[in-house]
Amino acid sequence: MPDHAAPPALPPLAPQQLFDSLDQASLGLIWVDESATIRHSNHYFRQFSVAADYLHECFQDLSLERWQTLMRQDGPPELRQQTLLLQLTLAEGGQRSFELQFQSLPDAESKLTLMLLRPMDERIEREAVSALQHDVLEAVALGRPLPVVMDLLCRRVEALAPDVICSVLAVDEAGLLHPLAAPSLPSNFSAALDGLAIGPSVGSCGTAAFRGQAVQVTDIANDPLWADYRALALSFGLGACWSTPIFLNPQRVGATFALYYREARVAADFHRRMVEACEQLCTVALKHDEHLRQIERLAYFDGVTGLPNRTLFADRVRQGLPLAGRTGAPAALLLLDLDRFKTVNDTLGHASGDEVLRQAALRLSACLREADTLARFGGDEFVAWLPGCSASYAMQVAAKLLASLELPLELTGQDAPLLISASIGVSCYPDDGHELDKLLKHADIAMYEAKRAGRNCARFYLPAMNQALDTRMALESALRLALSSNSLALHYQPKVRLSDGALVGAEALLRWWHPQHGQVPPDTFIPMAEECGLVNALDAWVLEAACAQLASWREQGVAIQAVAVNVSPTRFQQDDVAAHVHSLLQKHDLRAEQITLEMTERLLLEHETRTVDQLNQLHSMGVRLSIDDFGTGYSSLSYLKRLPVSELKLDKSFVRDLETDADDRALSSAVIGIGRALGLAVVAEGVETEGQRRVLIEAGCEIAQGYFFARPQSAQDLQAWLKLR
Ligand SMILES: Nc1nc2c(ncn2[C@@H]2O[C@@H]3COP(=O)(O)O[C@H]4[C@@H](O)[C@H](n5cnc6c(=O)[nH]c(N)nc65)O[C@@H]4COP(=O)(O)O[C@H]3[C@H]2O)c(=O)[nH]1
Repeated sequence: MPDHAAPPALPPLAPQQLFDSLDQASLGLIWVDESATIRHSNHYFRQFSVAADYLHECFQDLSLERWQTLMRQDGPPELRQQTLLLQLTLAEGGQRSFELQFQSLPDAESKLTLMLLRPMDERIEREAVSALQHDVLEAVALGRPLPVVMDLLCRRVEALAPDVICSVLAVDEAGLLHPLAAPSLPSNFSAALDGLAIGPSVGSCGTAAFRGQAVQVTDIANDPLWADYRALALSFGLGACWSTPIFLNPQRVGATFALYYREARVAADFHRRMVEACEQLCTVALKHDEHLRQIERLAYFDGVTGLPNRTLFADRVRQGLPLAGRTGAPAALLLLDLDRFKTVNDTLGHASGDEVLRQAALRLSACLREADTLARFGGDEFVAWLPGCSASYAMQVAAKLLASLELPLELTGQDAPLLISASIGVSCYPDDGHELDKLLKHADIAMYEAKRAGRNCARFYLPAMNQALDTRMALESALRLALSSNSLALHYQPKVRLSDGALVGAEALLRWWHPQHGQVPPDTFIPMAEECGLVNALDAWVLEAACAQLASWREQGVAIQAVAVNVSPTRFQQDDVAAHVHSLLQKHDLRAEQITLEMTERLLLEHETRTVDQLNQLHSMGVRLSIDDFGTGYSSLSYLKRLPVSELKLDKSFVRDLETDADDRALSSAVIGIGRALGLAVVAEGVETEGQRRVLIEAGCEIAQGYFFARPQSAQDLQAWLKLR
């Protein structure tokens, strides 16, 4: 280590020398006591300033009391560590901005503070503002909550310009003001502003938000914009207020940024430049907050209805369950599925479908308490979680939910109001499960039961339902097996001409013999096949088997000229039925008129373009189209006119009491009359008695089928039946 010699001690400066050099410094120096009286000042300061004894006479931005607070050495230390930017009243007239720093003197007795003044130049100003911008943007980037960021902004502005009080008010979508940050405003004043509606003369902030323009009120005591709030502002010592609207987008003001003064005055130039910077900072912070909220909405809320989504719902239930476990309180989970929503979507379009969901969500929400959670799980499925809800109360809520959907919905762009309904499954905590997944699964089983029970109703989960579900699933896989192993069969029921009993064709009806359950009725397995997506394959199989049988009868010389087969609506939506029929006609060398496709009214009501195209194609090939169970559904005459239908089947429910029930007789005559008028054949189903046959003949019906003539039977039995005639 080099050995440095200690520098030679310098002789101390004489006090006069020291004083002269301070006097010549190009920096303002003032020595001030605790009463804000100026005790000494240097030449540099005196050449600018008005002659004055007190600080507030030179720097009029702050009152004497404020200066005294600042000068008190036992006052808040953070005040004295700051750099202030203030206006000095000049000897030559006018004002000039100075930067002030405080320096407490070690001489404890005199309690003097040395103040250093530098004329404020653009560089200082820029540095001050950019330090503020940096800190606020950093807080935004770190994801600090909006009120925290705004509080920081206000405090930093107030530190730079101690003569202002800063506030930021949020403006909600309804146009109401809510304080976000106002660290130096009395809390009673902020509280009084909370919930105030913006308007054409609602102080500075309410008016600025209303006009979408900055509003500068230089004298609250006399400005008409403050007429209604003057007393309030004056009682808190506020004299002027300059408010700037902060835009979230060109149409929407999301907040106001305001500078208050304690006296009536205009804003200093520096304040104007600071407001420009703050306006930008507020915009960034507000938009950032809005984006965060949007992201949160997307992650946790359903975009169509605004209801919580599955994730948020699961969170809430999982938070609620431990509490229920500790307190022993019950809870209920309701799974609600809109009935036939797919049809609404397909026929009215997705925009109307979304509107239905939104309106349904509003109605359902209105039935629930604040503590309940209603969520949309997607599609047409809503789920409600009702903490503290007993089984009997859950049933009341379910009834209320169903009733809320009863009034028809008015949809934009649709002339006719729409009727909707729902099916609800209910599971109860703790009896039906301790965890969400279990409760959901059981509510789903119960909901399925509600659908089976005819829809528009609610069902509770019962363990027996589980059993039924297991049986159903076993049956489903058995049906798949039956289809793949060719263990299904067709029975045929003759269609006869009523006038002479001649055979005009046969309806093919599917039969399934299950090794354990025996004969399973089609009314059970066809809806099941529809639900599990098997029905198209079943119908295709039936069509092929019926065509093959018809060809076989022709080869054997059996006098059966035509077959009718049932086709489910889904097949028209998903398969190319026309192409399938065409290939079968060619394969078996059959004529198109020999095939009748029976379909339900539901298919025609849905009138999807794809279905209508296929019906037209089939019709132009010569295939006959028949409406099954006519009269049981919507029976709209308009679709009969528009679509290429050849035949109506009068449902057996009208035929059963023909002899005794005048209403059924009238209805049957009407259907027969409609058929005649439109040139369609009418086939009566389920004729069991001679009396029914007679009434039908009298009403003008030409063709019928039913046990009176023959039951559905195997192809061989039908041949035998024919021979016996
Ligand atoms: N009470 C009474 N009933 C009579 C009489 N005559 C016939 N029936 C029954 O009435 C039903 C007529 O068939 P559907 O209306 O097309 O109604 C059918 C049809 O909608 C559906 N179905 C049957 N086979 C098929 C098929 O291959 N594909 C499709 N998609 N559905 C089918 O299952 C329904 C029920 O079929 P099945 O049980 O075979 O019941 C048949 C038949 O056995 C009678 O005099 N009195």
